[in-house]
Amino acid sequence: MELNSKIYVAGHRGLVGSAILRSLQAKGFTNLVTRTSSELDLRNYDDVLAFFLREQIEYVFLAAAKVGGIVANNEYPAEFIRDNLLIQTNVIDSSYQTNVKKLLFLGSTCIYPKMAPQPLKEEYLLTGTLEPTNEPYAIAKIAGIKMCQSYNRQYGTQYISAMPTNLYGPNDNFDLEKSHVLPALIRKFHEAKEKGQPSVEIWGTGTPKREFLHADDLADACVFLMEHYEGNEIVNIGVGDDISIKDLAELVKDVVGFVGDIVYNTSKPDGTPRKLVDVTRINGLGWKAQIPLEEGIRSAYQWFLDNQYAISK
Ligand SMILES: NC(=O)C1=CN([C@@H]2O[C@H](COP(=O)(O)OP(=O)(O)OC[C@H]3O[C@@H](n4cnc5c(N)ncnc54)[C@H](OP(=O)(O)O)[C@@H]3O)[C@@H](O)[C@H]2O)C=CC1
Ligand SMILES: C[C@H]1O[C@H](OP(=O)(O)OP(=O)(O)OC[C@H]2O[C@@H](n3cnc4c(=O)[nH]c(N)nc43)[C@H](O)[C@@H]2O)[C@@H](O)[C@@H](O)C1=O
Repeated sequence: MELNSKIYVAGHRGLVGSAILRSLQAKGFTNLVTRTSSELDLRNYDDVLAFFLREQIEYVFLAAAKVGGIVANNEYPAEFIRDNLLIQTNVIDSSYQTNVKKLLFLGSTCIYPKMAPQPLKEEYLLTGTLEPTNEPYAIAKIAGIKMCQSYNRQYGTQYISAMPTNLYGPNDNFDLEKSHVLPALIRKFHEAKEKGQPSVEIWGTGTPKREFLHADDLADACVFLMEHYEGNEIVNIGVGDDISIKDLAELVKDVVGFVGDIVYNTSKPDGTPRKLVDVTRINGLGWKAQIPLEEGIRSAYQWFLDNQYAISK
């Protein structure tokens, strides 16, 4: 990418898209194109193609998607499979129709089989049954990967796919019903501290393990892959280390300064027992995560404190 290349960041107000935008701006890229979902609904093919024809975009970061935590995925499976299939199909095909030079598609580590060996290597894709709570979303993501690979094979395009682990950071979704675990814990412990509540409820048993990557690290990896990776194979992005939900809850509790108890609501799903990613491929390309978990949680909590009144979700 040249510093004046025309780059479209789809989903620029979200956790990932906003971090990619910050990263590109910090690196000196000046010709950045963005649209909110109300300005351009990426589920509408005619509007998306017209936008690409008009803008003559050179590079695409596809960070627009229907995203949510374990319960949102479980409760709205039709929306998760439909919106993601539509958004990614429209953006990938419009990129092809208008000769976009390179596109980065964002998948997720939920594409791997629920009981795959750990750490999750890229080649474990499509080797087993998926986690039921997010199977429709995962199948949409797998379709996106296969669409990129198929366009590359048949049309000679350069569409690469990154598989990030669980993410957190500025512009995360703090809605307690729809969010992922880390923003939910930040908000729950903060509100319990403010209200002087005796305990905070955590979903599930606390035994599942997850790996957490700060969105600024992910954004850096996405820009790195756009500039340095041309392969057809998917690339995991993670830190290579995980933590149980119980230990994560203790850590967030300490950072926020809540002094009460933690109680586990086992009527809520645990989901995949573990999804630690193998980061050998991206480390081998020359990229490594930089932000330690505790430091990242401290900065995410500070962002929450600075922005909580703007959070209307
Ligand atoms: N969060 C996580 O833990 C993980 C995320 N990922 C992947 O990263 C990508 C980004 O996720 P994340 O940033 O967390 O998600 P967010 O929910 O924070 O942001 C998603 C963005 O997508 C845009 N969007 C949604 N629907 C439409 C639509 N119909 N038309 C146009 N834009 C739309 C929204 O735009 P607007 O704000 O304008 O409405 C929003 O800014 C996704 O592909 C996700 O699968 C992968 C692994 C983990
Ligand atoms: C990124 C990833 O995100 C989702 O999968 P997930 O990793 O299971 O995501 P999660 O962050 O929602 O939960 C992680 C763990 O944490 C526990 N947990 C405790 N207390 C809360 C809580 O208060 N909120 C939430 N959300 N979880 C909680 C929860 O029960 C689970 O055991 C999918 O959308 C999937 O498609 C996907 O790609």
